[in-house]
Amino acid sequence: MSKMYGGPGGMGFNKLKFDDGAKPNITKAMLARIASYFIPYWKQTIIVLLILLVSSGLGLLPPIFIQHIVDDALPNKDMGLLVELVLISLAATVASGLIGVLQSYLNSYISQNIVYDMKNQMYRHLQQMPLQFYSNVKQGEVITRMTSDIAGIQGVFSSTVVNFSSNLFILATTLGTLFFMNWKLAILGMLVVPLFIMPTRKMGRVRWNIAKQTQEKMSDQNHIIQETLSISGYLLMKLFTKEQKEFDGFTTVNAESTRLQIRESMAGRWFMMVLSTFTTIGPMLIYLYGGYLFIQGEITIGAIISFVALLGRIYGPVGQLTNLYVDINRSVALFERIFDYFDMEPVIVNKPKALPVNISRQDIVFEDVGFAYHRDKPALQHISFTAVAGTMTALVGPSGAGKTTITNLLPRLYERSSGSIRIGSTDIYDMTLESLRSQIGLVTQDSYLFNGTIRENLMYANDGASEEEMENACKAAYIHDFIMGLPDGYDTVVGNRGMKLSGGEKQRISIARVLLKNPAIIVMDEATSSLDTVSEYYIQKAMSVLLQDKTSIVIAHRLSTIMAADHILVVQDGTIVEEGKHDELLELGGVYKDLHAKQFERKSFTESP
Ligand SMILES: Nc1ncnc2c1ncn2[C@@H]1O[C@H](COP(=O)(O)OP(=O)(O)OP(=O)(O)O)[C@@H](O)[C@H]1O
Repeated sequence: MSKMYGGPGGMGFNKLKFDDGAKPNITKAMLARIASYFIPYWKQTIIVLLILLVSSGLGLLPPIFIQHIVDDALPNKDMGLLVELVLISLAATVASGLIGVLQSYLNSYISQNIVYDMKNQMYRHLQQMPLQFYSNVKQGEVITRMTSDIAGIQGVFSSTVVNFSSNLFILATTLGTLFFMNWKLAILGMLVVPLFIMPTRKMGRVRWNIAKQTQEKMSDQNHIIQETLSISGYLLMKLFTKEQKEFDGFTTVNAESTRLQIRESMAGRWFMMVLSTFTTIGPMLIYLYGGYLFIQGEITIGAIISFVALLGRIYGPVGQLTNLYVDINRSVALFERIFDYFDMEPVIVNKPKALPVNISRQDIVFEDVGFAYHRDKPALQHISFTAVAGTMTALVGPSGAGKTTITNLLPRLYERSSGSIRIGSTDIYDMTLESLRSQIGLVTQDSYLFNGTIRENLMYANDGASEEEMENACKAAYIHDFIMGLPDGYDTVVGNRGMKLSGGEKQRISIARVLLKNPAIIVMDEATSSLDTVSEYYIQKAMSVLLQDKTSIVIAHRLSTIMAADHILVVQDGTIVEEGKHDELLELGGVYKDLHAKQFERKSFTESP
């Protein structure tokens, strides 16, 4: 039942049940799992159930007293009894209203706390998901799951659970009373009940289908919003002038979901109309047969009136209970969609006996490592090399060769399929993920800065760092003077993804951030974008400080970096085809020489001043 999102030998992404339109599969295990969320609130749940039971009992009093009013108080002109009966009925109504307030509070307490628990569980779970999950999942789907699906759960308790119990209690107590009063009339009143059930089931099915389609359209809408109204999507849309096309797409989905919502509410209206017609048939039958029994002298007028009033308490709950089929399906479907997410195993986890390890000044050894994103298409094969402690190892090779993939295996963003990766003598699988990742600094090409101040972005690496340490890191990354030149200095807000800064500035800030983290190992993907010579000069200087005395693996795009490397690995088609120093590799006259001729001798890749 669990879904794998990766692991040795492949990274299959299973499509979620959400999209396949299947009706939820209501099993005992599923119900038990849903019930487990209510367990922490069992005390409140019992109080709610007790309140519902008492309310249903209190609700019986006014219709029962009608009989005494009509049969005893009125014919005997007994004003005292009349007032007494009316007051008791009134008191019962007020009491039931008052405990109803307590019940509403408890409803919302239980529902909101279950939502709170599930949201936390979901967030924690999504944090554990591997990178592959986020490359595969539709944009917007995670947000839909976190917000509308989990928020929908709050309605489950107040509508489904409370509705079900309260209708059941009302039905049971009222039916008992009716049969106790007169079983013949009770059976007659029940004759119309099957008439409710048929249309209710039919409408239930129709509404369920519409609800499902609405949910899908809402998810599509979220997807479009996420795709086109995020920074990168927005730029893509603007630069390819696709505003109208995107708008048309959005309008279509929007129109579709609006139409569905109208259909859903209208389906309910027709349904109510049909039901209300049937509810008038029952009392007619009672008047007819009850009238006959009265003429025969078998029952009183009060009994007939009381009976009709009680019958009114039957039809509502019967209708709602049959309709509950839709609610239950919808609720279980919500839980199912959420459980689908919970069941995806976070495949990259600590091994049971993993230990925190200090990895300073140790060699990194890849031995016959293989990896595949897709089971039948290996991305890496037989990767073996040693990155010697305190030295820089450069990875070079054509685009798509597998360089990024190699670097992603080290901090276990992806899991190797075969072979071993060791730091010193310890396999990275035997280290805790926390100790491994806390000692690796990753500088990616597209340095991600979140929308906050420069200070917040820097301190993210080490919130215990002092102001002085932060400034020293920025000085070492040659970005301090630039930051001080900004009107708000370190308190400057960088904008979404650091949009308000240039590529070179962003990369230097992210180098400062890694310096502040001060890890033993640096993994760097050098930016390919051509920077102006001054910017590039400063980045080179920042890099040399960053990599000093560190064990580093750098995906190198600049000749100056390659020349500075202690060891160069040439990657092609997922394997290492050559390795050595720059001069040795040139002399070899193979792939590296070609690459060098094509890539590094171009003017834009010349060394910085
Ligand atoms: N998340 C992914 N899912 C499936 N395939 C992937 C994924 N990431 C990369 N690949 C594929 O794996 C191969 C190696 O990609 P990788 O990014 O490691 O190459 P690279 O050498 O770093 O290229 P570049 O220099 O262009 O960044 C490519 O064929 C790529 O299409």
